Amino acid sequence: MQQPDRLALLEGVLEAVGAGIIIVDDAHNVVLWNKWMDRHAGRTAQEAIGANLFDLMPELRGGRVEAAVAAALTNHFSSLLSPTLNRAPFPLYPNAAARARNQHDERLQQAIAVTPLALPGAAPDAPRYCMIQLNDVSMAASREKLLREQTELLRMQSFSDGLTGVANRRAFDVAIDREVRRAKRNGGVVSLLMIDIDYFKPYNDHYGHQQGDQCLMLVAATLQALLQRSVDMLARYGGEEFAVILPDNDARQARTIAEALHARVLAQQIPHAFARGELKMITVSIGVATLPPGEPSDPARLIGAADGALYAAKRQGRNRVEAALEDHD
Ligand SMILES: Nc1nc2c(ncn2[C@@H]2O[C@H](COP(=O)(O)OP(=O)(O)OP(=O)(O)O)[C@@H](O)[C@H]2O)c(=O)[nH]1
Repeated sequence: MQQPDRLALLEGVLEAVGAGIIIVDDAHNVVLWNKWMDRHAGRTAQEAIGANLFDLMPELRGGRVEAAVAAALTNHFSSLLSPTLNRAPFPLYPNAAARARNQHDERLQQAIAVTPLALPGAAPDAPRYCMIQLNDVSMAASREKLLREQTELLRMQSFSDGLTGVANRRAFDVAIDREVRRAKRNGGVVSLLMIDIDYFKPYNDHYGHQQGDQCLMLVAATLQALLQRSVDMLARYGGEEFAVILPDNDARQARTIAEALHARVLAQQIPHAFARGELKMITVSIGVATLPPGEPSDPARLIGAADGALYAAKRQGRNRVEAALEDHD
């Protein structure tokens, strides 16, 4: 049987392989440049072979690729250049049109291996070579990016209320615990507002659930717009009840903010013809409580006190702000 021409076969492999292969000698001159490189770098083997790699692609000078080539040629070290650290050091593009646009973010994302080449039987002082393999990992990188974005979205969704977009009950539970502990650690205060829409059941019953939803969204946006500090947290505590955590605000400051929130909702003038009070508009009742410095850090106690104040506001006719008793001293 006739033996295949192994050299021709090897050349065929080099041209067919789905990765870039460059071999440089110890003067960094290109001695091999495969078809894949031709396609993605826009230079033929004829143009590349014999030229210095770093003259062909000057932006590689002084970077990790040059260091890896030096390490391979001088010390026989192999290197893998992680695509996370160095996404696209070689100017390689998916096609000629992208290359012509010359935008860095259109480059192929690259996983690069730099390997010293030991030629079998070569004398110790024989010329040294180094092989640079380039794999296109753009697909994997964009999948990874998509996954990261989806994870972030899921994380956001699991902590925000689907209807109003403000923090949900789960986020509130985590935050109140954190803020109460922080206040205790720093010898500081933390205040809490419980806000409930008045006569929301008749609103829902008469205007319908969808308009009820619209009303909840508008009230949430109105409350949120007034809270300027990034540490303040508005959360949907449940149904038509909201909570606001006010770190570092004492009882007086918290009441001022509660009064402002109360007035701002009223100023929206959302008609509520079926409210049982005198005002035929959407109003809120707000309970205020403060955990003074030196008190045991107990979120349940703070929530209980704010809830009690809210209940008092409801009992006294709604559409008002009431503070927990202990704040009056
Ligand atoms: N549209 C809508 N309604 C909701 C939602 N969650 C809770 N509700 C409604 O909110 C209403 C709450 O009613 P109640 O707890 O009786 O309170 P209220 O009528 O506001 O009375 P007071 O609080 O005492 O002034 C109920 O009719 C619930 O169905 C929601 O996500 N969307």
